[in-house]
Amino acid sequence: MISLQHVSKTFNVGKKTVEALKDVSLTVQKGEIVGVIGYSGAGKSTLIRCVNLLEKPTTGKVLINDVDITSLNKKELQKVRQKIGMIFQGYNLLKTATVYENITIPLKLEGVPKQDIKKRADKYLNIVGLSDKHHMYPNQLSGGQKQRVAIARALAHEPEILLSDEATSALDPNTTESILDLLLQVNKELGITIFLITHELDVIKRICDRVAVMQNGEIVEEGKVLDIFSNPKHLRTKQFVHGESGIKVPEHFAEELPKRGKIVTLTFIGDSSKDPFLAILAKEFDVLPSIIAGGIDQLKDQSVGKLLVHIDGETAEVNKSIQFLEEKNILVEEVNQ
Ligand SMILES: Nc1ncnc2c1ncn2[C@@H]1O[C@H](COP(=O)(O)OP(=O)(O)OP(=O)(O)O)[C@@H](O)[C@H]1O
Repeated sequence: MISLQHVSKTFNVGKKTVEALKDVSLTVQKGEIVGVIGYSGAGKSTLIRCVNLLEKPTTGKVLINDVDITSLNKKELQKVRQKIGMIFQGYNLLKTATVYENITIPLKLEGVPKQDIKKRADKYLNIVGLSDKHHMYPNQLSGGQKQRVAIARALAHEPEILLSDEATSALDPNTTESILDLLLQVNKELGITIFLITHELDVIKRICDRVAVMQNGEIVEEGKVLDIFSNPKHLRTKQFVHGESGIKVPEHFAEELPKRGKIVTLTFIGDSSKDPFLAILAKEFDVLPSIIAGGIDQLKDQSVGKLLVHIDGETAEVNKSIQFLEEKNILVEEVNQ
């Protein structure tokens, strides 16, 4: 388990001070996949580097399995760090070493018995699907393959926690997907807790259980991915979920829509999207719903459907129909044009 408690980090640059983290608290339970999303400069890298004390917090505590690692001596800290693997956007592989050596050299340095080194290298190269690449050099591999080597290298230390610092940011969408699948597999089959930072919403959507949104060194919103997706509260979260310009009715539509009625977004979670609610509305109430736009977000365990709908009708009937939808646990939000 990772627990960051009131962590602040200040950098002094010349006469200036930069507050990279301001009183950040966040817990990652054992076995979870938790992601931090934010724009550039939000403080994500500083935060993840505080987890293994690559960056020492100015104030606050970092607990790993209930031990405050900010108070440990060098030797004790080294031991805790062995439980924490890390992967990076730039892979950080040794260019002059083969795939196999990239995994075995750090194990030798850690003092892992010789007979175990080969076993572990074989095992984890097999898990990441690179058993046939032992003797290749990093520059003979694709970006995705390099990241797989980096993941195998991290796993070979048999960590409890894997930190991922923008691990898929340099990869194309298909390769990103395959690396995310691998991280899911590592979490599920090896029980490794994953804490990641990213600026890509898709990463959060596909593999995270919980997400924290960062802005200017602070966590502005945090929760289960499903809750954040279906009902984002903070402006920054809305920008990630709905895009910079928010939910908008396309101009040509806005001109043609009847002036009466309401434009609403309807959010459906999981199975509720299967019922023909708009047909029911038209049948049960004196309203005419028409779909302006829509889409489905596939999250790790569930899907969230969103529809932008114009409900035409007299105000009282429209309001009744909205109440009906809310009673069916559909989230209804009015869109102001
Ligand atoms: N070593 C450092 N010295 C001085 N300032 C730093 C240092 N590291 C980070 N900062 C500053 O702290 C703030 C947060 O940076 P950080 O790299 O953590 O953000 P980020 O969200 O990871 O951004 P990016 O995605 O661009 O890496 C920025 O203003 C940055 O300039």
